[in-house]
Amino acid sequence: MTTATGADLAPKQYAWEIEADDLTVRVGRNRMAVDGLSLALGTGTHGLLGPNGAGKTTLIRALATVLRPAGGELRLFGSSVRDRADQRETRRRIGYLPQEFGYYKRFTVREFVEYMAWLKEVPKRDVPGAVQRAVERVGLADRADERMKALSGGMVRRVGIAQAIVNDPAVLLLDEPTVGLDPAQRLRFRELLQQLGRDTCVVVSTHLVEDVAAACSDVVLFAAGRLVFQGTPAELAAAGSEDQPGDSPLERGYSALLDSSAGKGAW
Ligand SMILES: Nc1ncnc2c1ncn2[C@@H]1O[C@H](COP(=O)(O)OP(=O)(O)OP(=O)(O)O)[C@@H](O)[C@H]1O
Repeated sequence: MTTATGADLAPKQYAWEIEADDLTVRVGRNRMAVDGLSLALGTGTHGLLGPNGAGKTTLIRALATVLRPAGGELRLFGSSVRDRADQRETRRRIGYLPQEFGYYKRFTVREFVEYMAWLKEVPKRDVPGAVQRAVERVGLADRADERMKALSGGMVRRVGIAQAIVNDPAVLLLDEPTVGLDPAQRLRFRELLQQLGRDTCVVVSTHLVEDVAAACSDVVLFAAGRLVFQGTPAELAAAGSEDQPGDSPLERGYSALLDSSAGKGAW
């Protein structure tokens, strides 16, 4: 059990965990991969969908405070990221699984997740319990003392999820977490996403529309750096029609909305 601090018990001072207002984020020399995004996200599991190159990874990196906004406003937990020279306090409350994450191959699973807990400034006495709980939640308790280099790609991905949740984050950012998971693990992971979304603001980028249908309370559809649609999975499905490409109502809704957006003609 982690021990609640005074700050944890205090009432929330903000309406939304994440608020973007006309946000722009630059990549490379002069490309705006996020280009005028306004969005508010609170507790729930938000599925971030969009075609290749839409800007999903760039947006998640900005939310993780890895990239600084070029323009507009980004507020996390009610405070502008611009107002903080030191992002440590914000980062303590964020969990982040990048698309590709680095780790020391000689670490055991437990050592690696402990190390990440330490980086997130989890109080020392809470670390063993927090690590055990995170490892159990991704179904790796029986592999916890194996070295990272002995794990399969899907297991490494699950360790990545464990390190992202070890600090009980209020905002959890997962960039394509289901890549490499086998079907059984994907089903378990969707359940975990649903559980986490009950008291956490989870943003999960995925290419799998079925992940969104099964696990997300709402969908954020993103193309060419802009918001195309935000609504429930049922509303996304309702946007489609039989003549749109796609194997399911959600895929047809996705195609219909992208067709009518600036992403038209994109692969
Ligand atoms: N360092 C960079 N320099 C120049 N362009 C970049 C850089 N990083 C990303 N981009 C471009 O920015 C756009 C958005 O990229 P991003 O990786 O955020 O998209 P994505 O939606 O995550 O794509 P995918 O679904 O393929 O992972 C793309 O057109 C990409 O080519």
